[in-house]
Amino acid sequence: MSKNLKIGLFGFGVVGQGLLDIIQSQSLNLEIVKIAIKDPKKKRSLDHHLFTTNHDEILENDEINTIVELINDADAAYRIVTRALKSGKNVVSANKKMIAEHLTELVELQEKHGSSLLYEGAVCGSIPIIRNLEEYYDNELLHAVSGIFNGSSNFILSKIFNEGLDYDVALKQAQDLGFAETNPILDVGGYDPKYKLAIATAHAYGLFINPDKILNIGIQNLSVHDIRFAREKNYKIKLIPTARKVSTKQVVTYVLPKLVTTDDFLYNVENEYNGVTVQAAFADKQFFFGKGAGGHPTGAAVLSDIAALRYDYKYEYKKYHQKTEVTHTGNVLLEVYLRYTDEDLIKILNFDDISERHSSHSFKYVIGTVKLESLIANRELLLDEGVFIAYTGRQIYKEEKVVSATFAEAVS
Ligand SMILES: NC(=O)C1=CN([C@@H]2O[C@H](COP(=O)(O)OP(=O)(O)OC[C@H]3O[C@@H](n4cnc5c(N)ncnc54)[C@H](OP(=O)(O)O)[C@@H]3O)[C@@H](O)[C@H]2O)C=CC1
Ligand SMILES: N[C@@H](CC=O)C(=O)O
Repeated sequence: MSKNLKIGLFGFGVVGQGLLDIIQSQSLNLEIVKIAIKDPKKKRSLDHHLFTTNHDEILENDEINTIVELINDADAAYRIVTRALKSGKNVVSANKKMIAEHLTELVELQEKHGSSLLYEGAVCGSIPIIRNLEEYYDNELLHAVSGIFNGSSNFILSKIFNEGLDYDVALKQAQDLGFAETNPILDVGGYDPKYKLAIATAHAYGLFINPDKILNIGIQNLSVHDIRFAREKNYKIKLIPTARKVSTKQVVTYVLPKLVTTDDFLYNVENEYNGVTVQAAFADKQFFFGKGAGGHPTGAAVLSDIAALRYDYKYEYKKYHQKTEVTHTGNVLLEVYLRYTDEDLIKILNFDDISERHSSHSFKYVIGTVKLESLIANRELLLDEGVFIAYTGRQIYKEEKVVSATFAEAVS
């Protein structure tokens, strides 16, 4: 039987308002009882009696059975969501940072208190990737999940590559359109896609990774040299999170800019659109495409989760509970393009081999293979203004003894 949902909404910004627009345009069996906001002085599109700054008014209201958390503060979101789950209320959240950082505890709370936490809107906006990874794909057969997981950085890169806009102008547009996080370094620095990757990896492989352990390098140091280099070779630069099995028991994860070739599905994913490529044995490549940011696309995913709660849907975290002994490794060689100024960086990174070198007065780069572990260890140096790194798409796993022929093909 479908439940009558009485909703307590936290946050009435881009996504909260987007959700309300959708709810108002449909006749749905649900009611928003109260909305928590931060600033009581802001003008609102609804009667002011509906709003509160007192979280207890929602969390201690027994009439409310569903919490929808859409605020821009991960710490406050953690407090709201954990309190709600402990009191047996079901929760929908779009806060990827909060979810990625506390996933183990959030799963335990759901199990202990019989509540459900759904978060499709937290990963790639409107694309239904979490339920697909959770329900459809078998861990054993899933080779890789990667794609464009951040609308803002993709919007910026599209504007730079297709319209010749300056980086700062494009970023300002992404902010004005409501795509960017409150602190946009989360987007352009690759943190937001890293949180999304951590969540996707949990549902893909049952592997819960502390996001601090995932390398993220963003697009903030992109220069005219990198843009010209990519254009001359017919590449586009995209910010790509990747989770890939390199053996039956090991998964690598990283977020790096990538030189994307014209034959890649992701080449034509532009603006705030996201794309997720899933590579599975036998099914081969599959591609999900849709808007990854914005009030209505994200509101649509949030509403889908709310609707699923009507029928008591829960993520079962089956792959996590099966204890498949899949582990996280950095023991892989990645082929990268690296623009740099200081020759010492090349020595420090300890390239396995260098296939191309260019050096002129204002532009030096190498293309070569380097250990992911070395990139992780030297991340601070890679964030230097004079450095830009992009993955070419070639990855080599070195421990031949555990690499089967099938995997060697899958990872090449
Ligand atoms: N924007 C997007 O395209 C997407 C965003 N998300 C995620 O959704 C969430 C919301 O994002 P977005 O709507 O863009 O954010 P906004 O900045 O547009 O809105 C944030 C809302 O949260 C409220 N708020 C902040 N702190 C508190 C608090 N302590 N208690 C109650 N309310 C609070 C603000 O109140 P006030 O109105 O008073 O300022 C505001 O209404 C974030 O986690 C974001 O990462 C996910 C996918 C896409
Ligand atoms: N800031 C995020 C919003 C959606 O998750 C993005 O740009 O993708």
